[in-house]
Amino acid sequence: MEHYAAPRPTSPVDRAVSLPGSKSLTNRALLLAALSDGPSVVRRPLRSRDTDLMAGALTALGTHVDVVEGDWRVTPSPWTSDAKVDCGLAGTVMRFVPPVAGLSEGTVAFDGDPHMRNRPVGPMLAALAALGIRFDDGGRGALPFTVRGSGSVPGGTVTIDASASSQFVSALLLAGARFEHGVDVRHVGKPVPSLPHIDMTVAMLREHGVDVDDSDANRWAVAPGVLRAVDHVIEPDLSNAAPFLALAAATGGRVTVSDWPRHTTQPGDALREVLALMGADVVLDDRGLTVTGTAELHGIDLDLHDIGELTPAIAALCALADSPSHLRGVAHIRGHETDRLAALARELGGLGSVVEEHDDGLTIRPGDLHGGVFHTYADHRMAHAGVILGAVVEGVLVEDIATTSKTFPGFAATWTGLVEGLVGGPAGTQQP
Ligand SMILES: O=C(O)C1=C[C@@H](OP(=O)(O)O)[C@@H](O)[C@H](O)C1
Ligand SMILES: C=C(OP(=O)(O)O)C(=O)O
Repeated sequence: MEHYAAPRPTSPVDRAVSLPGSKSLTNRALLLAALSDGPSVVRRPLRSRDTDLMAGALTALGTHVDVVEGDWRVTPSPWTSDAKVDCGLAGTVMRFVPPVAGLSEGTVAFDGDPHMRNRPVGPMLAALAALGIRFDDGGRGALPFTVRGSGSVPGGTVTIDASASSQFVSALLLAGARFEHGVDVRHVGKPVPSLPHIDMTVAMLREHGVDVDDSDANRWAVAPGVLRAVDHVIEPDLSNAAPFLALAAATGGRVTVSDWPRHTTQPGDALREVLALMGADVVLDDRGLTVTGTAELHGIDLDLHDIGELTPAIAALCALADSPSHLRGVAHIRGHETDRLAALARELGGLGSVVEEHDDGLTIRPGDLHGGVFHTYADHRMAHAGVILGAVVEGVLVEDIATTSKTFPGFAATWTGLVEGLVGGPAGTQQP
């Protein structure tokens, strides 16, 4: 496989870009549309590997999912036949679809990419059993497994340790209104990561008219009921904005990400704070979010527990900073597309950064950075880390840049175009 020679700007980047839709919003919107009481449209969806896998899973179950002028039209239909679901490497498919498969009258077989068999799902499967869903996982608590749907799910109260992934909780809540007794989820264990993603789930359920009580910490109760069909307009993916904004911060350029929402449940919104802390100038206005790199890029001491998926891009910036950084609270990202703490320690270290790996984070000290191959472990966000470093350090070769298609098809073309000043308009202008 040919490596991607990460481009370096020859003059300060000064561009505005329009980014594809959010993976997390698109996959929730698709699933909720399939559970709703009539047809609806998911507008400006992300079309990428993860979202195509979700559309494929719902289609396999029996839902009609059609592309109409670039949008997804979803027409709910009864789920009566046996189905196979390919989860690929999409956590949202492996966690969100099994609870709803219990509503099917068929048997639904789940598998995915080789690494997907290592990603955590056992606690959620145990919760499904407690809610009355039958499945067969050969006692592994991991893929491959088969859900034996019976057309209805009793539901009720369930206790789960969701410290490995917030997606366990989101999955149970998304399906819960369709269970006979709804669902009352109580978390017991170390803190649940990525809480903004659970807030996103709760907010979207409410848009469908579902009654959700999240007034107590570590407890979420969804009342049984009908999901009203509503159209969703998908916001740009703010987590995928990370490398583009980091480019400005790291190279002293200026990048505007258009259509940045004023209010959002996406955890990527925290980039505004993180980049400002590191020394960049950050402005949110009607044109979008504009980040301007200054002459300084400082290390940070930050708990990333709520925003774990941003760790690779932030770690890459830390490797370019002028002082040490301590990134904490992200033990759970060892269960992401790859063990991200191990992968970052190895790859940043391989380019000369001084990195210490801890159980739940990384200490990153300024080092004498040099070029080399940056391995990506089938992880889109490792590729983002690689191109950020390559924008500053001569001779960085990013392995398997195509892995970015998990959430951003055409990433390399957009990145090259931006670095070379060929895509989008000047920073601070509104993009279509
Ligand atoms: O619900 C979601 O859409 C997501 C939740 C988070 O998962 P974890 O809680 O497993 O980190 C996040 O990292 C992932 O990219 C998307
Ligand atoms: C953790 C991630 O993905 P997934 O939805 O597969 O868990 C991610 O995109 O950073």
